[in-house]
Amino acid sequence: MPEFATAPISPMRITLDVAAATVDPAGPVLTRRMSDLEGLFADRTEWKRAVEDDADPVVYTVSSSPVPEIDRELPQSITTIRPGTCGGEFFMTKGHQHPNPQGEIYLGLSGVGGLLLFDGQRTEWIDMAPGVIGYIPPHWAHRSVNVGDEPYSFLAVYPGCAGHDYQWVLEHGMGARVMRAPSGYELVPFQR
Ligand SMILES: O=P(O)(O)OC[C@H]1O[C@H](O)[C@H](O)[C@@H](O)[C@@H]1O
Ligand SMILES: [Fe+2]
Repeated sequence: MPEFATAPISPMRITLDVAAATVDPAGPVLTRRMSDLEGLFADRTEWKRAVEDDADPVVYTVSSSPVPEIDRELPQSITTIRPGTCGGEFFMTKGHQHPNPQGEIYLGLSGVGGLLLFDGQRTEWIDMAPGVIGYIPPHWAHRSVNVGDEPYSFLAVYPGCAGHDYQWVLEHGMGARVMRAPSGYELVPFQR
């Protein structure tokens, strides 16, 4: 047996309910409301109005399997982003860097969205739809965006040692903003 820093978990059979965007057995479920995305949408006035006058709407949920975020394990989660915009900017995740640089994959499950990647200089966009795998290399900050009019869900699989650095995105942005446009959506160069 290899030696583990912490007790390993047992092999596990996990079922995926694509329509419900849940896994069974279920682990932690996280709900992110508009107030949790402070400083991320360009239109601060509209963000504040949504928080105060629009009942602080849920922007996305993250349903994880029981596999823990620890060294050597491979956790999974389903993120579901509600449809909507804030000041014309599509609903999105906070976005993060992995402080311990590790790759990650996303698999589109339902709805249409995109994966915005930024390495501090280069910006990339991957169109996501059911059956599409978006690959996130180490050192690329990543954010998901719902560009459709129904919920957008994807499965993420990532090394448990990767971690989440949200401050990096607050400081550097993501290179672009994803705005509603006559054609659907457009990427606009990031400005504070
Ligand atoms: O962490 P956020 O940037 O809010 O993104 C939401 C979630 O998206 C995916 O499911 C990732 O694998 C999660 O680790 C992440 O927490
Ligand atoms: Fe990640």
